[in-house]
Amino acid sequence: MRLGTLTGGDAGAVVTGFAIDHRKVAPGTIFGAFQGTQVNGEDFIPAAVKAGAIAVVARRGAVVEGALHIADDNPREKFAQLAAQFFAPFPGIAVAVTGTNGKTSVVEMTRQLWRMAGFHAASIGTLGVTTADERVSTGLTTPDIVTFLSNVAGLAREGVTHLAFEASSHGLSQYRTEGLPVRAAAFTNLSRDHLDYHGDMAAYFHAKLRLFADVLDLDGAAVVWADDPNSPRVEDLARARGNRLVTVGEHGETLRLVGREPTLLGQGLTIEAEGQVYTVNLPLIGAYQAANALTAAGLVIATGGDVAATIANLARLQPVRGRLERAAITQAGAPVYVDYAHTPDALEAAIAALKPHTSGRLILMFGAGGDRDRGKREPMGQAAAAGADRVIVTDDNPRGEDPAAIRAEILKGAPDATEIGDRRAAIAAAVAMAGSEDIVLLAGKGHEQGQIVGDRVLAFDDVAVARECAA
Ligand SMILES: CC(=O)N[C@H]1[C@@H](OP(=O)(O)OP(=O)(O)OC[C@H]2O[C@@H](n3ccc(=O)[nH]c3=O)[C@H](O)[C@@H]2O)O[C@H](CO)[C@@H](O)[C@@H]1O[C@H](C)C(=O)N[C@@H](C)C(=O)N[C@H](CCC(=O)O)C(=O)O
Ligand SMILES: Nc1ncnc2c1ncn2[C@@H]1O[C@H](COP(=O)(O)OP(=O)(O)OP(=O)(O)O)[C@@H](O)[C@H]1O
Ligand SMILES: N[C@H](CCC[C@H](N)C(=O)O)C(=O)O
Ligand SMILES: [Mg+2]
Repeated sequence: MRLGTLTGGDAGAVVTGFAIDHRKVAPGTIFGAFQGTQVNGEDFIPAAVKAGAIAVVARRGAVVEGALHIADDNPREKFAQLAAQFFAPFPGIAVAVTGTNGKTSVVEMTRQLWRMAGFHAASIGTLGVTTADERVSTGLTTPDIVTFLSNVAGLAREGVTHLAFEASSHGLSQYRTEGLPVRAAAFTNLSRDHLDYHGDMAAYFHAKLRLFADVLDLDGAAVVWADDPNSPRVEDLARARGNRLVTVGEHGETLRLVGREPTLLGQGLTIEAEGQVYTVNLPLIGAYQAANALTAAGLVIATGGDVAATIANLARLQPVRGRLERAAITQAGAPVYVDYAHTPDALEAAIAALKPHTSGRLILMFGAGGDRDRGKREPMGQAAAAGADRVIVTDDNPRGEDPAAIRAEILKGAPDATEIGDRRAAIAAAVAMAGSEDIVLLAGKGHEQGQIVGDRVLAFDDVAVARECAA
């Protein structure tokens, strides 16, 4: 592709790639110079040009010498649009999911439902890039725009026609997942998280709403979990913009959840759709997993899926890695569940999911990540103290913070909890404490394979440690 094709000018230089990190610039690259949270990417423009950048997308005020300056008030957005032209074609149907909790689960379930319908489907999110054949981790929920678009294009080359991806609030506010047509966008819920980055709830919600205000195709569908107090805002936005609206949940109109009966290993759902009543046995426990399954079904239906077949396929959903995953049974006979709850609302949801399944005590072990929203720690403690019968506060990923200080902030909300910093010792204690009627819930790290301490990642897997402790 020639530079002029992208910029509308007559520049004939051949574009060889895109980069947002000057260390990845090669001759022929278009470099995106963005002002970040850590450093100002504009400082690296001279180095990028030296390395062979032929054009630089940057603010009007930035100084670019020796390469074409593609100036824009919103360089991240401009860069995404140009890079998308370079990387296209993409899978014919792409859908995006935002919300505080449930994104990973919804994209994974959407992928599974599409596959059951016979499509070559993939998902991108916290679990990495997942297809029917493999899963490759990317490290972030929403990788940087270059990685994202090149992955999406790679999937299309492999024959993937249907893609579901997570649009995190960080990703949305940094235009990390832009450029490709989005046929449907889903909203799961909004509760406290990431206020270290966004400042307040209004700014956090605003970042998420970008998916519906800017990213979703004008003739695409908005799929909304209708039972969240914030859902009407999303619905109003979709109506005002003329998007098709697909609502799911007890207050939903497209898929109305009229009954939910927990069973031993799952739940029976009664769903009203298009004037018909359907019943299906979802093989996953917890109201939150039913919500995510219905949202996924909404996305599939919004992109042309058959209503009856999609609802019937819910009976064949496989568990999502690290989300209420049953890791082990203790010697006393207590099941040990691993879940990725790392917000107050998610802890509440995970506790509520397990409560109907225990006749004894719910023993909860969790911590909170360092260098992340500090204000959620005390409410996480409160949610734990209110819902669980025994609470152990331990370390999650301390990152650059003092782990004892993180625990102390959680303990303000759960003063009666036991404090065991070492996560392995805490898991061992929870397992040892459980009697035959009890349930153990290990929350916060889900599928994660490492514990981030300082700038080191130490191998750690809650599921594996639970199995060792229960053996
Ligand atoms: C706070 C945050 O979101 N940071 C992300 C963001 O960084 P930034 O734009 O602030 O970048 P910066 O480090 O200040 O650098 C500015 C610019 O200079 C460039 N640069 C920098 C150094 C250099 O030597 N040369 C150079 O060119 C950088 O590539 C960047 O474009 O863009 C980077 C590249 O895309 C990301 O790697 C980085 O993620 C950091 C590592 C991170 O921890 N992010 C977490 C908080 C995150 O994004 N999490 C969400 C999860 C949310 C959820 O699921 O709940 C996610 O989507 O994964
Ligand atoms: N619909 C929901 N309502 C409330 N809590 C939920 C919901 N879905 C998931 N959770 C809780 O949030 C945890 C994380 O779920 P999931 O990974 O699907 O969300 P996510 O939005 O992708 O999270 P992240 O922001 O870390 O990527 C689950 O383990 C569960 O505890
Ligand atoms: N996507 C979330 C994951 C948090 C998981 C938890 N284990 C932690 O480290 O806080 C984040 O980056 O905030
Ligand atoms: Mg996720």
